[in-house]
Amino acid sequence: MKTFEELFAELTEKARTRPEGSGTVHQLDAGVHAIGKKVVEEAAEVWMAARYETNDETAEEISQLLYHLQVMMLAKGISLDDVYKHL
Ligand SMILES: N=c1c2ncn([C@@H]3O[C@H](COP(=O)(O)OP(=O)(O)OP(=O)(O)O)[C@@H](O)[C@H]3O)c2ncn1[C@@H]1O[C@H](COP(=O)(O)O)[C@@H](O)[C@H]1O
Repeated sequence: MKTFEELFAELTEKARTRPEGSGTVHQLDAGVHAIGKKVVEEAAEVWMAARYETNDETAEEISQLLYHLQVMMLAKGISLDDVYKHL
């Protein structure tokens, strides 16, 4: 189990070191347009899970949405503080 901040630190390191086989590196290379499509896809999956599936399944979809939002943050050079200052 990891926190939002721990995942962001892990993904930041993946982006820096670009390890072989990293899905995050693959997504970053695909670019902002492709990452945006994943964000929208995962948001829709959250919506459908919340409507028709269990809370556990919905929580899993939410975790995937949070992951893709973090990939978008990395692609754009947006930090956690850049986001938190708006909360
Ligand atoms: N938390 C996640 C995470 N959540 C979602 N995803 C990706 O998002 C996809 C969402 O899954 P779906 O069920 O929607 O599957 P899908 O649409 O068939 O997936 P694709 O065909 O689009 O890959 C997954 O296949 C993963 O590619 C994630 N990929 C990685 N992480 C974590 O990120 C870290 C770095 O991962 P790597 O860069 O792959 O090493 C690790 O700690 C991972 O656990």
